[in-house]
Amino acid sequence: MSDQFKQEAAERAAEDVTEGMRLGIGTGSTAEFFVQALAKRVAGGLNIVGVPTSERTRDLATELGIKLTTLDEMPQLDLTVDGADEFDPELALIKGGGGALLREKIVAAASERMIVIADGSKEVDALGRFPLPIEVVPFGLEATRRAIVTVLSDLGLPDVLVLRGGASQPFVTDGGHFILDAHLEKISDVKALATRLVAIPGVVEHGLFIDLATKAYVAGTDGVKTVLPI
Ligand SMILES: O=C(CO)[C@H](O)[C@H](O)COP(=O)(O)O
Repeated sequence: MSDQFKQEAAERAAEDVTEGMRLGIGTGSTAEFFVQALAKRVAGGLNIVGVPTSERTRDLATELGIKLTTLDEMPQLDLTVDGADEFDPELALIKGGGGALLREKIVAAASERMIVIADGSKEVDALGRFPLPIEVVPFGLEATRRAIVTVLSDLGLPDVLVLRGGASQPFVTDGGHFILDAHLEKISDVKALATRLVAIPGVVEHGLFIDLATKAYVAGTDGVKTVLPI
């Protein structure tokens, strides 16, 4: 069922793509439905250029005949369409479940608008049930981990950090970094946490996307609803 909802949200977002758009293309299972829907429109004659947010998305989009470029060639984008692991009423997001948060955030920040596509299970009152991905440099991992723990303790949050993939075979991002997943349950002050995390030298980026999403298409049993930030 969730796959069907993801597909419905993705297909709705594909309808918003117009001729000549410079488009950021997200990563994950919902974004893959979007790539498929977009490819159908491209096959029907729509002319757009995309910037993929991961190697995985690049491979799929290339295979399906979508014209791609890089953010260096095309540094300003009209629209990014991407999935999310959670979104709150302000359309603050947790992203990075698929490990692509760094490129996803760079691409979203370079876009005039960002549409989130999701099934209804991603909608929450407060972020944090989904573990927050924190992308870190492998060098000095333990020192960075301790610095993150200090921040979490200062903010009254649980300090449970899990190295994605485990110590013997850590997950490596497209940028060559590791991910620490922070199990926070409920983040009361999203902005304070974001500010403190980026100030840690070994932290490359975190999965909190604040003031980036401009609209969400959320699919459920009642169809696809449009959510705007409150
Ligand atoms: O942030 C992401 C990848 O880094 C994805 O957008 C997020 O994990 C949602 O994935 P899915 O659409 O598979 O549920």
